[in-house]
Amino acid sequence: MAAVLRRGFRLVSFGSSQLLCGGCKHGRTSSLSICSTSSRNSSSSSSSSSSHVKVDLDGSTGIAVVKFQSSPVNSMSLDFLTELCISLEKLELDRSCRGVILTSALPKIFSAGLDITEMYGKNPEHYAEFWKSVQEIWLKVYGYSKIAIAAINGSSPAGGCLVSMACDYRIMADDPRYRIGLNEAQLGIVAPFWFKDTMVNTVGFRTTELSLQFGLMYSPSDALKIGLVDQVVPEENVLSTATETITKWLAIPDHAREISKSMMRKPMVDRLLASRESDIKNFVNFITKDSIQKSLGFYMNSLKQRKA
Ligand SMILES: CC/C=C\C/C=C\CCCC/C=C/C(=O)SCCNC(=O)CCNC(=O)[C@H](O)C(C)(C)COP(=O)(O)OP(=O)(O)OC[C@H]1O[C@@H](n2cnc3c(N)ncnc32)[C@H](O)[C@@H]1OP(=O)(O)O
Repeated sequence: MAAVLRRGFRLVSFGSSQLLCGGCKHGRTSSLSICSTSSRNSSSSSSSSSSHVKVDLDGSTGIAVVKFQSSPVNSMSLDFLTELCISLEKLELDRSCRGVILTSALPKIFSAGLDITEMYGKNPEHYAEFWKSVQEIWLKVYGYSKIAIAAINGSSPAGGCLVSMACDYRIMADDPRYRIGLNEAQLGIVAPFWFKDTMVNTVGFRTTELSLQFGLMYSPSDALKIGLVDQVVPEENVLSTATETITKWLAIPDHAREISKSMMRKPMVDRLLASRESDIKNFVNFITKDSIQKSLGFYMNSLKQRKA
């Protein structure tokens, strides 16, 4: 594992093309205790679980189900992002895995997005470390060499929507109470260029322009209309539909699919890789502003009051 963590992002030659191969470089193995339990049976299926993420790999199909299990709302804390990145990295290196399904083990929530408490009332060093882990999860999922399908079985604002969009295909539960979208503007914060570009590549320029400025959140049926999700199905069928879907993708020769994916996505990945430090600086400058901290504090309070 340490070897995996020490590796940086690299390009792997594949015929005449180069594929992206990410590395989770948080350097946090010592501070984060990932007490994972794992087991492997004779057909090389395996299960592992850490505090925020559970992974079940079916060795006979090559499909891994990665479940978010961070109560109460799967908010993406530094620890959550680190565990998720490590789990995905392990699966990427595991030859018996050909594709992953990302979903939630919690009812009604896919993910509440980035953990706002990681961006509020902390010091600049913490913000920088946190933002680096946000960059890493996007680099990992968007540049994933294997198939990634989002089985969105609950609401998925902001960072949750970003991770869904970074997958190859999205299936959402048809509950009209669920919402998905990049709502950052409603918090008084701004989605950075790589969030924006991921959305443009998913739903197009004009829809992104409106979505970002208003911080729009879409119901499943509206998300389907604009192409933010690819399929809407009854909640009880989300995982089975994701499994059927990934099986169709698995019928395509891996090398052809991987190279095609890389051809589409590599320019965007390279753009962030080339500007990681300045992107972190921008984030820290932005998030430490009094006005932004005030907005986030106000938003956190409004979430709590809504409940009361
Ligand atoms: C120029 C630009 C340069 C640089 C970049 C600069 C800017 C930074 C960009 C940052 C990008 C940010 C991305 C994000 O993801 S921000 C997070 C956005 N998320 C949300 O807005 C979701 C908020 N939550 C909700 O809407 C609801 O909680 C939700 C998910 C629908 C669930 O509803 P419900 O089941 O009713 O649960 P509660 O609301 O009661 O919540 C339970 C509990 O969880 C706390 N909580 C909810 N969401 C978060 C969160 N994202 N982070 C931390 N904590 C969260 C909530 O407060 C409750 O806490 P309590 O203590 O009261 O139990």
